[in-house]
Amino acid sequence: MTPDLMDEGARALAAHQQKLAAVGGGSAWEGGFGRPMAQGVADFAQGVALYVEDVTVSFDGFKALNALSLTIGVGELRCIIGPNGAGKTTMMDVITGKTAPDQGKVHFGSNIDLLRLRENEIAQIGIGRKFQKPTVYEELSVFENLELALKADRRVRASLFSRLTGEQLDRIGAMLERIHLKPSAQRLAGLLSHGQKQWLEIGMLLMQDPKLLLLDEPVAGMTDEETERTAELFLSLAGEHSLMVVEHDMKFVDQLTQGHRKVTVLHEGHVLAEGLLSQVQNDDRVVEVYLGR
Ligand SMILES: Nc1ncnc2c1ncn2[C@@H]1O[C@H](COP(=O)(O)OP(=O)(O)OP(=O)(O)O)[C@@H](O)[C@H]1O
Repeated sequence: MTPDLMDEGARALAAHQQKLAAVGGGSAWEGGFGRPMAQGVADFAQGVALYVEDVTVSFDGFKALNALSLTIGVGELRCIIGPNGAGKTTMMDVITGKTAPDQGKVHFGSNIDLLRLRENEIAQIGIGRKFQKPTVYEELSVFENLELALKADRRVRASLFSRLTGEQLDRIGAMLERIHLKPSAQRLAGLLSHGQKQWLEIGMLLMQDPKLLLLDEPVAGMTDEETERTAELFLSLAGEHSLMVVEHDMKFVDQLTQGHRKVTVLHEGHVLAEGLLSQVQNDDRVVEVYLGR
């Protein structure tokens, strides 16, 4: 390579890194930089990924969560359904450290008390959260978004300014395939469809290899085809990760549960029913407060 070409390459690399650094310092993506090192490693030997017991959250005397208890197994894909105001978002806020409960226990694995950790520490130990609205860096390419997410993971000890290793390039390549965005790798994220932005953000979360993923209405606003591909993606993640999916779209819930996975119905801050979709759909109490509406 001639010195000119080497200079050009170095300039392009520096410009690329500055571009990532410019957005990396911001707060557009909650899994971003400035997180502390891991606080601990969860023990999943008992087969439990998340343990919520008797959790109550009050807002000015109103109980958004009322003695809520539920357990998510390691590798389980659990759909949570329930009417507006049932407490689904508040439950995710408690798990991710955004809201402190008045009482109760929330454990990650058998050993980590999540109520003692801050929001950023909870993200660091392997709990990823996807909000309903997609949050990606619109001014960066799809590839750069995944690169940023990878480098934000302190465990890989990559600085924003280090070149990607072959292994990291392979990981990004595999993720692009997994989230159906390989042909769009160099497109600006801002130009993607709503569904593609959702997949990209899920891919960004996955770059940090979370053990538990909380997903809030992930297919709201997606086309039927995008919804179906999202179901395939989540099914491919189950086993490897534990997933909690809050969703109102019953067709999607049916695609995810495949006739054999449990769903949990929340109502007025506690579990109204739990079982196969076909069972809860025939539960008079569930029909009355939710499905029959
Ligand atoms: N910060 C708050 N202050 C006061 N009340 C709140 C607050 N956050 C939630 N609530 C109330 O708590 C209840 C549960 O709300 P939450 O958002 O958790 O329900 P949800 O099941 O996620 O509903 P949706 O399906 O509409 O998203 C609602 O009645 C809501 O108005």
